[in-house]
Amino acid sequence: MAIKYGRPIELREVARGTGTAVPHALDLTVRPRRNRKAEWARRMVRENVLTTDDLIWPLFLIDGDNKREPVASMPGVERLSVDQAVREAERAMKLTIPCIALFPYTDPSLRDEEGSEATNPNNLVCQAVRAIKKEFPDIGVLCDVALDPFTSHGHDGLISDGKILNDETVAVLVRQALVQAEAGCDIIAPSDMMDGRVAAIREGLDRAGLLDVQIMAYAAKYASAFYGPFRDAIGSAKTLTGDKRTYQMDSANSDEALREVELDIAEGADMVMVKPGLPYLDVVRRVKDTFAMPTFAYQVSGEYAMIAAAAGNGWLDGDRAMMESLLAFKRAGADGVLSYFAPKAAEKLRAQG
Ligand SMILES: NCC(=O)CCC(=O)O
Ligand SMILES: [Mg+2]
Repeated sequence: MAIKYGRPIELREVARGTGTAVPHALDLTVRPRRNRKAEWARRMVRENVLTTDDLIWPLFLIDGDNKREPVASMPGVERLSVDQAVREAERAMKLTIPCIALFPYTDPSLRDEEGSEATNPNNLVCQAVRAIKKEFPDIGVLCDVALDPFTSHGHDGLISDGKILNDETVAVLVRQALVQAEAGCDIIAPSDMMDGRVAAIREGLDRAGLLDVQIMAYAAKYASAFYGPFRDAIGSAKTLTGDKRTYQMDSANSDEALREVELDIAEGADMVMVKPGLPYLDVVRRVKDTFAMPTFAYQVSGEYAMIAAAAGNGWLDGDRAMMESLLAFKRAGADGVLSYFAPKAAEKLRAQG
């Protein structure tokens, strides 16, 4: 008997008889709403869940002591001095958020053409890694590898005659990764989009005996308008000259994302990332289905700002929009999400039990 939509086709033609208990009842065998009739029923058929294990919390660092500075374009997000970052690491631990990510606001006096502060073993990021790991060795710490927080021109790489130099930049990125890993960072996350950097960093780490340091590659990172508030937060918005389209991806492409991801996996990436998040969920799904690798998405600053600003204006329910947006990443196949909402979402999950 052929089955279509849960009812044998032969029976579809058979009248259900007269005198149903409910007047004007439609002749429907299948009623999808039955599974949504109550909270317990909805819970029972739910396909995806968000847990605190899915969250990576990005923190912004600033020089100083006992300092917390609001980021104007990211309501609720602050730049933190190292001691305060340690307190937030403690909060992450208590909320069972597995991993935090660190991004520095570099003092303008320390920025130069080459981004040399990136390879200073005592830079703000390395200080924070050491301080956090000393107090909380059991929380994962992820460090970004790229030169943009450190260069006077705001680009992720070295420039000559207006061009971003690939291979010369990669050599500097390896040194940046090494100072971070030597400070105790668990996951090195190259976000620069230079070709060949994952292989070079892996080789550098291995040669230094840092065999267990993981690499989460920002494998498919798009040249996006949604990074605006992040550039405010790290202080590169004003200094950035031109745009990043010669190294970050064109938002029109998704086959290209698969080629980028494939290369990074071949070069030794342990985990891959798609960035931004919500506008690129199709890419997350393709990457997960194609490679079956641990796949992460970055819900970037502009995505955070849109929800936070609309909520601040009373235009939408901020908490619900936050949870819905985070769950969307799970539905798309992501294993986890980097999100500025991480602590708030974790608190909400905890309150829900
Ligand atoms: N490399 C990290 C980022 O560029 C973050 C972008 C954002 O949150 O907008
Ligand atoms: Mg690449």
